[in-house]
Amino acid sequence: MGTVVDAVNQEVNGSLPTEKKVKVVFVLGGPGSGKGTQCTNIVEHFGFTHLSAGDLLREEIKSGSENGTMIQNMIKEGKIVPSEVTVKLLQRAMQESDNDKFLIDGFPRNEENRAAFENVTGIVPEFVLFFDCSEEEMERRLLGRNQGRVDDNIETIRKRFNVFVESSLPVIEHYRSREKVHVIDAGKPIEDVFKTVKNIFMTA
Ligand SMILES: Nc1ncnc2c1ncn2[C@@H]1O[C@H](COP(=O)(O)OP(=O)(O)OP(=O)(O)O)[C@@H](O)[C@H]1O
Ligand SMILES: Nc1ccn([C@@H]2O[C@H](COP(=O)(O)O)[C@@H](O)[C@H]2O)c(=O)n1
Ligand SMILES: [Mg+2]
Repeated sequence: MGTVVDAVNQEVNGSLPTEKKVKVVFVLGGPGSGKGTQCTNIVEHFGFTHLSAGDLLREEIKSGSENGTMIQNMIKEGKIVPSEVTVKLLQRAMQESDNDKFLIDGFPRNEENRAAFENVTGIVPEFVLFFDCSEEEMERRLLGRNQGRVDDNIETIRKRFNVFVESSLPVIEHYRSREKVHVIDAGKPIEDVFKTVKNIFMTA
């Protein structure tokens, strides 16, 4: 369990920080490895709230935020948005939720994300899921996703794969060395992957 200090309320209202004890599981894996798909299943069976960092950033663009253009450009280029933006969105979403169990999908994406989240919220994840999948399979899935995402084109997909290897794998290694990571073979069919995921949550 960790605590979320309500920095948003502090800034806006000047009120004293309120604290909420929460349980966080980080859901990591390459682009198209099936993080979002499996999070939907976990929510249904285990009562977590799913927070996708990518979805929160896309909502921020749609909301007309002053950061919208910057975020849009970063996503098109497959780059990682500065942590202060993403951590604030995650922190606000946790604070506004009635739940105390969160699946944080696609975050932390790099060392800066990881350190900023820990420093700002004081939360250490209960454990980390790593959906391990070949680039060939992830590329096939992303090109077939058809959700109109600006980053699901071959040029951006290649950039996202490079960012994953260079910046995100070291974060997984950080948690692996602390024995927090469950590696899941994500190349299997959706139902088979979920069987493995289910076992992890039932025994955790
Ligand atoms: N195990 C699987 N086998 C085949 N297709 C899958 C599997 N898991 C997910 N998919 C499909 O692959 C696509 C990508 O899945 P999903 O959106 O869950 O990936 P993601 O890891 O969240 O990707 P991103 O990082 O880009 O958000 C979707 O069209 C989904 O239906
Ligand atoms: N921690 C994060 C998460 C995402 N992004 C940006 O959003 C893009 C899409 O993310 P998905 O998880 O939905 O694939 C990603 O490529 C980044 O540009 C981010 O900056 N930081
Ligand atoms: Mg996703």
